[in-house]
Formats: sequence, C-alpha cells, structure tokens
Amino acid sequence: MNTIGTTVLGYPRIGPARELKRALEAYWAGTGTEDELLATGGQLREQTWTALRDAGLGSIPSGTFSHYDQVLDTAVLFGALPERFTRLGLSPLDTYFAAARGVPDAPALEMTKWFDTNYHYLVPELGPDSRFTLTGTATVDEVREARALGITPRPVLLGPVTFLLLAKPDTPGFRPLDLLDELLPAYAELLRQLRAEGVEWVQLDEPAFAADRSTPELNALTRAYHVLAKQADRPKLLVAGYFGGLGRALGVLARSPIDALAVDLVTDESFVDAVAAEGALRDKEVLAGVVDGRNVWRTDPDRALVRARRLLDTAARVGVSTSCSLLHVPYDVAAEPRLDPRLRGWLAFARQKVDEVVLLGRALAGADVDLTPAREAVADRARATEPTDPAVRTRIAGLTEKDAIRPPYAQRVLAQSTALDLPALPTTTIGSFPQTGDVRRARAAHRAGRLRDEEYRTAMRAEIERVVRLQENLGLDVLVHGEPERNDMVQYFAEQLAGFAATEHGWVQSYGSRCVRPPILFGDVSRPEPMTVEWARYAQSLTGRPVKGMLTGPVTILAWSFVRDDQPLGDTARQVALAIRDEVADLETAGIRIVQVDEPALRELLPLRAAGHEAYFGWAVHAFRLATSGVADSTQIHTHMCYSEFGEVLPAIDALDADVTSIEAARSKMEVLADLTGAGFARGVGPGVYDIHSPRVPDSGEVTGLVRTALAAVPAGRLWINPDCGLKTRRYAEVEPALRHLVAAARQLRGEAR
Ligand SMILES: Nc1nc2c(c(=O)[nH]1)N[C@@H](CNc1ccc(C(=O)N[C@@H](CCC(=O)N[C@@H](CCC(=O)N[C@@H](CCC(=O)O)C(=O)O)C(=O)O)C(=O)O)cc1)CN2
Ligand code: MET
Ligand SMILES: [Zn+2]
Repeated sequence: MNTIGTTVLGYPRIGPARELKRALEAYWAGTGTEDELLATGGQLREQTWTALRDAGLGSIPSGTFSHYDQVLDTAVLFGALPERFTRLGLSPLDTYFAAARGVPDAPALEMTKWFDTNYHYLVPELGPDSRFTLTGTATVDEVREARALGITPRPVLLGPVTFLLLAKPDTPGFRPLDLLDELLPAYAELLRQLRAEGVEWVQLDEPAFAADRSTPELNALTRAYHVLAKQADRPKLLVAGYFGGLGRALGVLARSPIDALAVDLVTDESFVDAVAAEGALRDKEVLAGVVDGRNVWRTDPDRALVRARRLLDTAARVGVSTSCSLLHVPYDVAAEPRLDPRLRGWLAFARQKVDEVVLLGRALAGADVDLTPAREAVADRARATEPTDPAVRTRIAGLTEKDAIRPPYAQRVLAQSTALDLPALPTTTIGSFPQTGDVRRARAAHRAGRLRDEEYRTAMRAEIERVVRLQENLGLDVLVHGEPERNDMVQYFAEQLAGFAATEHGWVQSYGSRCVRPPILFGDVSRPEPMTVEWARYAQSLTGRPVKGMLTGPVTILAWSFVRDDQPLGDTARQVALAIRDEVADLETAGIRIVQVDEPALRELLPLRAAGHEAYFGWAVHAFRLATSGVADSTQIHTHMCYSEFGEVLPAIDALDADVTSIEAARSKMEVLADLTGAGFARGVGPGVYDIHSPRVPDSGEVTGLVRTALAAVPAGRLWINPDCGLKTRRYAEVEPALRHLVAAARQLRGEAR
C-alpha cells in the first residue's frame, strides 16, 4: 500500500459503554487488577481496529488508545517524566498514573486544555537537563497486536515540535523547544523500529501550528521534518495539522521531505484556497480533512467533494480524512434509539463518520457510489422548520444596547453592601458539593423510573439541607445549595431548554476517566420554565445567610455542547443568554440576592489565532452581559473561571462587568491576581486558595499564606476567600477539613486587619 487513501486521524478510546473508565476507576480503587485493566484496553483496541477495517478504511490508525492521555504517553515513550515520579520505585503503570493523578509526595503534572477543545492533557515538564531515550514500548507493542489481527496499522504519534511547544519549562526562562535536537534522535530511532515491524506509514500530529507561531518555531518545524526524513530505514511520514488552517506552516510542511500532509478543511473553510495554491505539494499525498471531527452533523457530500477535488491538481494524490481525531465525538448514533428520529437522521458520530470518509473517498476516486442518502439527510435538515422559533427571533430583534449594560460598579457596590452586609474577606464556595454515591444512585434510579419524581425531589431536598447545615457549621458566609440535582453543569440546563437534545450514551472523554455527554444544540433556544429556582428557593428558606444562585453562562453552554453550524456562534450565544437572563430574573424574584453565572470555558473558545480574538470577545462578552444585566443594583452578580491560562482573556474578564469573579489560582500561587490588577480589574475577586483537583487537604497556614499573597495584589475590601472550583469530584473527607481551614484563615486575617 503506497497511499493512505481514506482514514480517520484518531478514534474515541473510552469505550462505547465507557469500559475503560470503569476499568481505570476499579484499578485505582483497588477493586480491579492491572491484568483486568490491560485486558480491557486490548479488547477496546481490537474492537476499534476491526470495526475500522470492516468499514473499508484504507489506512487504520494505532496509538490512538491511551490509559490516560496521549501527551503523557509521549513523555513516557521518550523517558521524559520528571524525577519526582520515576524515583518512587513504582511499576511502570503506577509511575504513569502517579504523573497523571499525583501521589502524596509527588503532585501530578499540571493539566490544561487541549487547544480549543474540552479535552485536557497533562503538561510535560522539561528543562536544560532533560534527556530523551526511547524507553516506552507501547507504539511497537500495538503494531504487533494489530498485525496479529492481520492489520498493518499507521501508528499515530504526537509530533516532536508540538510536544515541545506543549511542555512547560521546569526552570524559569528555559525554552523546551531548545531541546529539539535532543529529542529528534529518539523519534528517529522509533521510526526505524516501526519500519522494522513492517509499518508503512506513521502519522505525526502537529496541531500547535493551527495557532500563530513565530519564525523560530516554524524553523523548528522545518528542521524536525528534514531530520526525521533523513532516517534511512523509516516508514513514510504523514504530518497532520488540525484545529484550523496551518498559516505559514503550510508552506514549511509542503517544502519539507515528508510524504503526506493531512489538512483540516472544516474549521476554516477558506484554508482550502491556500492548500490548492501551494505549489510544493506536487510530490505529496494530501488528506483532505472534510469530515468534521469535532461536531456531530452529517457531512454535505457535495460541499466536501468540491473542496477535496480542488486539490487534485495540487497534490500527487488526494485522500479523504476527518478534520481532526474523532476523540471529540461520541461513538455511535445507533446507540441513541430515543433521539427524535428526524434529528437522528441529521447526525454522524464517530462510527458514522468513518462511513462518510469511506464513501467520499470512493466518490473522489471516481467510483460509482450512491450519494443520495447523504444528500437527502442534509437537505432534510436544511428544509426543516422546527429549529426556528419566531418568538425567539422577534425577541432578539428587539434587543437594544442598554439590555447589556448595568449602572456603574461604584453605584452597585453601595447597594450590595447594604443588602448583603458581609464581613471583610467573605468566604464562599464555587457551587457544587461532593456528588456522593447516594446522590448519583438516586439520579440513576429516577432516570430509570425506579424513583418517582416526588421521591427524587425529597432526596435532593434532604441533600440540600445537609449541605446548607454543613456550610453553616463550617462558618461560611455566602452559601450554595450544592448542585446535587445536576448531572453536569451544562447538560442539566440543556435538558431543560428548548433547542437542545440530550444523548443517552454520547460520552466524550474530558480527561483521564472523566467524561461528559455534550448536548446537541440543534435549534433556536428558549426557556420553557424556570430551571433552578425551586432548589435555590428551598435552600434560601433554610438559612438567614445569603444563598448564591448558580447558573452556567452562555459561552460555556455553547463550548460544551455540539452547536448548530447553520448560523454564527454569536447569534446562538445571544439566544442562550436570553434564556439565562430569564432565569437570573426569576431567581432575583424568588429572593436570591447573589447569582453566580459560571464561565469556565471563556478561554476555551478563544480562537487559536489572534486575528479572531476581537470578534470573539465582542459576542462572548455581550452574551454574558445580556444574561446578567437585567437585575437590580443590589443583586450581586458573580462569575467563575477555571482550567485555563487566563493571560489573553483578562481584558474580557474585566469587560464581563461581574461584581465578583472567582478564579482558579491556588496552583499558580496567585500569579493571576497581579495580571488581573495590571489589566485594570477593580471589582471583587475570589482567587482560589484550595486546589480542588488534588485529594490533598491544605492546612490553614497554607491557606493563610495564599490569602496574604492575594492581599498584596487586592485590597481586603474586594477580596473573597473560596476554593479554586466546585467540589463535585472530591470526597467529604477532604472537603470538610479543607473548608474548615479556609474559614479559619479568613477569620485570622480579618482579625489582623482590624
Ligand atoms: N461538561 C463539562 N465540561 C467540563 C467540566 C464540567 O463540569 N462539565 N469541568 C471541567 C473538567 N471536566 C470534567 C468533566 C467531567 C467530570 C465528571 O465528573 N464527569 C462524570 C460524569 C458526570 C455525569 O454526567 N454524571 C451523570 C451520569 C453519571 C453516571 O455515569 N451514571 C451511571 C449510573 C450511576 C451510578 O450508579 O453511579 C450510568 O449512567 O451508568 C449523573 O451524575 O447523573 C464522570 O465522568 O464520572 C468532571 C470534570 C472542564 N470541562
Ligand atoms: N458551579 C460549578 C461547580 O461548582 C462550576 C464548575 S466550573 C468547571 O461545580
Ligand atoms: Zn470551575
């Protein structure tokens, strides 16, 4: 086989029924063995490979499986784990999990967003002393596994330049990219070994080049592929650029001695023009990524073929693939019998996308294939009227600028301090309390019809009361109801909003064993009924202290859903914002004096290239303000952000105009505060003082230290004391002492300030 022809750049790995999640969690809990975990992985790989083969794919990827994360896998493959993990004397598997999850003496690697997706990777730590040797055997082992099934796979690796660009320096001022010449021989050795196993093609992913890159970074890309191509006994090299157009990297890769290039022709539809005009691709195979790897709509075959055919005169050969790995979509639409049949006909999950690739590949090659069903599905969606709601359209058309503007902060702050009467350094939490087994079981029983509505309501009320009493006992100032009724902070709202559909099995990996079921936003959005008011009102009825209402913001709801692609995202955001605005108003009417509107995904949706930033900030900030500007001055609006490097969005955070912003900060030792202040931010701020991503419980001295650092950047009158994020993934055994220490630190510093 000399050409790739048709392929997918990657595939889901958590298992169609989340088999890997269960095996991992059993292993971590000590209720499952290593052999059981490894066997589960083996079965999942076999299922995937044979399904892809049977579907008729030209080239089948291996290496798309992972026990936790593909970036961590790459660090392990090349022996680049920090010494704090390797010196523990654990088995290879436990060393790997120590890096992923941390152990008491060795905090985990940092976790952060994988480009603009809701997947999170582990950040390699590299320094001047880092050395690379090919130590991992997983790549070669998987090739042997596949070959035993009669399949010669195409191993997928993270490319060397993106790997280094994703790493963080373990020494200030060090640039991991300077390690390129150290790293390349290890990649070259792996290529040699793979060729010796009979591998014909290797895929190297370089998604970092979908973002703006400097000349030295582009030079590193040039150098990397000239060096790797020189390896005498090597498979053919396919480089994959995805999550957007390649910009200047297109020319660099076209002129490099690689054998094939995969391009994303979905994210930026104009990128096909640049590819078609690139003269240096004449000797290469180009894989036209025309099937969207990140969204769930069926591909329009004619539009896809127009794009792919435009490359026929540019490249030596043109194949068809997905725009990126299918890691970001669920397995199979066929597992969703309860979806509305008409909507289901418009959808393609991973399994269906493989069929789309095969079909388009045949059509491109001139085979006589029947495109009618694909055309009919797309036409049916285009002609459907259900997604349009005239009432929503009218309301949007009637909006004016003042609907997204509140009176000046100085005026609001006065009204709020009278209404709330909070102490200095008020303490609060971010919303969720631990989702206990009981709570999850009650929800599962309710969903299955084994628990009646009224029984479920009673169970949730009991949990809310328990959480309110706990917070009173701990001495927190602003309480929350704890979110026990929410399966997920986006899905919960989507299930109650018109315009969304929910799946039953549409799980997508978010990190490690954690998954989400992104809802499908298919039509105009509106709110038939209040969504959270009953729970908030009940919680407030139990206590004299203020209970914070808890909502998810429009940007985050979009970021964590599969969105419609038939109108600009900003238009959809405005509709979601109005639904949230109605909920905020109803909470206010119900006597809730503080409402938090979470926007943890504000950074995630930021376009990878600076050219798109201004337009994004425009609609994203407007949507948040539209959602939150309908309240009285005395109603305090909070927002919350986490899981990100905030640098580039600080001006936008300021522009949200929230009265109080809580922001993840514990792990970075409050660094973000100086940046916020530097960006002119002068409203309330609650930097996280408790890292909730780790089971570690900070003592009150540690919390006091963090608050003191914060007080150097923010005056006491504007500083709030809270954890980094919600507590839903933690256990009460950790949460109770941690919050006790948090309250103690606040009290001590209040005393000192007096
Ligand atoms: N959408 C989203 N994205 C996000 C976050 C987030 O909170 N939501 N947080 C950040 C980090 N990402 C995260 C993603 C997932 C989870 C998480 O905890 N996921 C849960 C599932 C949450 C859920 O939907 N739970 C449902 C369904 C739970 C379930 O699996 N039920 C069982 C049966 C229940 C039982 O008996 O235990 C089943 O269906 O088989 C519920 O509680 O109702 C998990 O993987 O375990 C946490 C953080 C960034 N991105
Ligand atoms: N209110 C939400 C919670 O506490 C915010 C989470 S941000 C990922 O869980
Ligand atoms: Zn958070």
